[in-house]
Amino acid sequence: MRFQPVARCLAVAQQFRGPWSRSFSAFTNPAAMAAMAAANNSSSSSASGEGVTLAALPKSWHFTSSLPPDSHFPTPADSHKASREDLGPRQVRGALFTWVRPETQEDPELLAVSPAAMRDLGLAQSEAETDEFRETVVGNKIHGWDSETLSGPGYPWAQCYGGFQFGDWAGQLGDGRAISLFESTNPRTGVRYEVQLKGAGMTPYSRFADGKAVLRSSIREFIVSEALNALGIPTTRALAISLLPHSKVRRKRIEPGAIVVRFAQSWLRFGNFDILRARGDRELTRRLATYVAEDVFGGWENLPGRLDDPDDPSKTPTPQRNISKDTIQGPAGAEENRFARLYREIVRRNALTVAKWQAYGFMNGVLNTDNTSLLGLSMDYGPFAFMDNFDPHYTPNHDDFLLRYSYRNQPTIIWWNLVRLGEALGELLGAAATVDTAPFTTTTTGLTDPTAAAPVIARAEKLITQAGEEYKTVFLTEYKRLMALRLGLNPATALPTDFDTLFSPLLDTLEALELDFHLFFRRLSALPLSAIATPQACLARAADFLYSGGDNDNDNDAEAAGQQQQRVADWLAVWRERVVQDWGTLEDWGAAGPSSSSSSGSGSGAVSDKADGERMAAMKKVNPNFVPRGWILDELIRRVEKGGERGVLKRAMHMALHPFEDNWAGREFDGVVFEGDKEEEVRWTSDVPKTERAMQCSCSS
Ligand SMILES: Nc1ncnc2c1ncn2[C@@H]1O[C@H](COP(=O)(O)OP(=O)(O)OP(=O)(O)O)[C@@H](O)[C@H]1O
Repeated sequence: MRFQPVARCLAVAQQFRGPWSRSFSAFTNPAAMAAMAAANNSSSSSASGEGVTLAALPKSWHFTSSLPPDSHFPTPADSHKASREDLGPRQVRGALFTWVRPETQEDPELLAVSPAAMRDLGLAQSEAETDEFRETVVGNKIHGWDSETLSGPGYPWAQCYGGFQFGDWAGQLGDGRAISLFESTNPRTGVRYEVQLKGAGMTPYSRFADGKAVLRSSIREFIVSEALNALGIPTTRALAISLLPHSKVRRKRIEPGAIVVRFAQSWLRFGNFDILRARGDRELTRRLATYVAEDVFGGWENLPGRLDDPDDPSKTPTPQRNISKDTIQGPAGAEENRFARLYREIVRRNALTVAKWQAYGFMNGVLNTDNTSLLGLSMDYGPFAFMDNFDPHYTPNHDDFLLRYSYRNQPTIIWWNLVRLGEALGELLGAAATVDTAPFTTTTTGLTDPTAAAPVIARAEKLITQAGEEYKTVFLTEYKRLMALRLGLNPATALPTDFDTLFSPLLDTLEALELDFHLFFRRLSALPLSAIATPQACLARAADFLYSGGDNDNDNDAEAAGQQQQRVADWLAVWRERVVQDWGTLEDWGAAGPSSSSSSGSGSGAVSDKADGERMAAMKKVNPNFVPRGWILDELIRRVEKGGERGVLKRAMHMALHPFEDNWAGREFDGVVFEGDKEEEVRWTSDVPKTERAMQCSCSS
């Protein structure tokens, strides 16, 4: 039996060309804004104690001890003894991974570490100075393995996965240049991560390539992984970047090689299931799904129970959890078993993440199923970008002629990928209460009788379609919440009209006037309501949002420039009224009360200067001052690669880890004064130079 519930589910995807294709938009009362900001900043700024040494960090190998290895090398010792040729590209079946060792690297240079990553892993900051760290982060030191006795509790591995690339099935892919070293558990938080090298040599999954990564793409991945995390967007992380001085990598030109050490709670992707489905490997599909539920998500009972009304997910904003493993919920024809709950958890997580991308103007650039995480993490940093001028059709991927992975398409494409995942899990979803009986547990062919298969297919289709509604609702709810926060409004008191009267007009204006997405929100965060109390004042301040120095496209057309300014002014007036509705209800009016001359505005309402100060502070905590845009990353790469600079990488990482600050140089962070470079940070947070906007890159890395 082959699952093809595509047509109906794609219909859900088509409907999915909704208003966020432009995108959209409270402050909370200050407490809720502060909570949001705290969540955003938790990992980068929280004090976390001293940390331990690399040797003392608790290590494990759950993945490799739970799932089957490539039978070509049944044990790590078999792989360890093999020649490098034997470790080269081939098809790997019936396995989730291959034991494989990283290549030995000579004279590696540790360029930079992420202090936030050190902290989140549980490592002492001083550990980065040790030889053990330097050798580990390039794969020269293998933990858990004794190469004298050829034994140990663990050994490095590369995963087997496949994927749909640009909509077409691409066959076996796998970790062609990524090698996982071990899982480590932060002794303080108890969070377990899988630590992995990227660019450390060939594996059986390298296909036609070399197993290497160039410095250019490694710098991009190193910075953006940590930047997204600091913005509160789920992502794989980056610990360290090392230059390989003897590695010359052939791409369009010869480039220096590098290794990034990265980590994630799981590196499993949709592609891990795609390959099993393509090969009809039912047993492994079930085993992997069980591993994901029990190990990655921490148990079946952590998954979401059935919604009160799956056709209207908004009625159940927070689904019940603690549903026991064997419970079946729902009416005949739409019964949800544990695998349906697993699928829905993956759907919900991905909906949340793509909502954050849309609200923060981030584009992955290559959302193939091998780049879509089961945990809902942003992953695989190739031609990604943050939006400069707001343009929903923009894709950072130079090779994406059809704009498949453009900004506006991201929510639809993630749903498209989720439908592929639903197909891979289709039999397990559709089997409902019979999932633990034959033939689902006993045959390798599955249901061969079309009459018996029909209700299973129909149920899977129904559940996937319902999950589509849940995806839309979770996505929209999160997107609106974030946009409300970014505009200084209270998501809890959001008006049904906000979308049409505030969010959409803003995005239309940004698009029509080719205004910078990030700078708009940051500058709005610093705009006192008292400065836009009248239409004339709105008009005057509207200029703050246009490019300075005659850098707009209509440079020479004074009339057009005036109309643009008026359009921004009109929106500011609407926004002001809406902010007053939320913040004006604060009881904090100061001694003089709401009619005080120190309060801003006139007419329909006012906000005290104190409350407005709180509004601005809260907005700054959700609207970054620094995002690593394409042109900044290009400058960084040029200066590190050609100019031999090192400090610039550390400074950029510092700004990426503290994106909401007004300034950085000379200020104390975590008890240490950050030297910084004032000129650089002003430049990196000002207007993007006209010729550097909306850059694109190719997939070659
Ligand atoms: N230089 C290379 N050597 C070997 N395999 C490669 C190389 N570049 C890409 N691949 C493989 O091609 C596939 C698609 O590449 P893609 O650029 O999406 O991934 P990646 O950046 O290498 O890895 P990841 O998704 O783990 O960040 C993956 O299976 C990847 O391992």
